[in-house]
Amino acid sequence: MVVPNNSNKSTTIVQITDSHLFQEKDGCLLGISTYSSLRAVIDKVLSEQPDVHLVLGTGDISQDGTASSYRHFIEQVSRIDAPLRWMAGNHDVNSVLHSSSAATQWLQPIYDLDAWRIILLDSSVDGSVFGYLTPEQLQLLEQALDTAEERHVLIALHHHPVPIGCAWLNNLGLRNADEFLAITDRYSSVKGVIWGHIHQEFESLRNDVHLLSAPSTCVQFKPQSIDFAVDDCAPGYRWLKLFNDGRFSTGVSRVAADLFHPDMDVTGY
Ligand SMILES: Nc1ncnc2c1ncn2[C@@H]1O[C@@H]2COP(=O)(O)O[C@H]2[C@H]1O
Repeated sequence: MVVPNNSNKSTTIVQITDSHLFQEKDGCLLGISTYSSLRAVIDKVLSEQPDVHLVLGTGDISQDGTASSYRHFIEQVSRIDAPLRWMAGNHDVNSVLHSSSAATQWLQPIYDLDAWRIILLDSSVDGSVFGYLTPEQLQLLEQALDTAEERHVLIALHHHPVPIGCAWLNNLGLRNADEFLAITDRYSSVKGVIWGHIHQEFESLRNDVHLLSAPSTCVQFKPQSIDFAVDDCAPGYRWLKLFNDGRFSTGVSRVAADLFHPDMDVTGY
């Protein structure tokens, strides 16, 4: 396979994560209307990203697992003129996510975009907050990497595969991260891993692979906290510009700071 080699050509991905939507559009998480904050984030995407090639929903789409909550998500992200791929997070109900995706490609785990392959993994475990990749998911990952040919690879999943600096969240990440990283370490094609779940921006580099998370489209968690702690910074999204030569640029953008105010005294949900 010949991949396009014009190094200046790029494609844009927008990551929308942890929307925690409810059956009712006025449903709130920690005092924030999750539908309104998602809508504000999508407004922000539309004002900043003229040419989006893929929208990635990296889990916790729904807070209550209802079919309506998934419809609300689709109603909002379909305002962006780009294909969608999404995956389950710990709050999603896999059967409803699957029925909501019927007759679509939204749950397809491989998406080839010019010189890049995007691989989506399901790290959700029924009834658990932490994540785990089953042998089937690990096999899918290996096969997708083996067949990527000359493409550069971006991997997306819900749970964090490395410690992220919050003691309480470190235990709620990907339990078999060692198995995941043992595979990615064998492929120089892997340029980035992105996830949601931690409701905060995180960036680091491991063996030349960029490790990235995105803010939630609703409530934020405080970085470097030992126990559960809410942050008052605004909802947002991550954008990634993928260049044909394997480089990418990325950043986080947030809605105006005065639009949404979480209840800072809540100690969990
Ligand atoms: N006080 C808490 N301590 C530990 N975990 C919590 C607490 N409150 C909520 N959680 C769980 O931790 C999860 C982290 O992000 P989620 O959005 O998946 O949803 C959160 C809850 O399921």
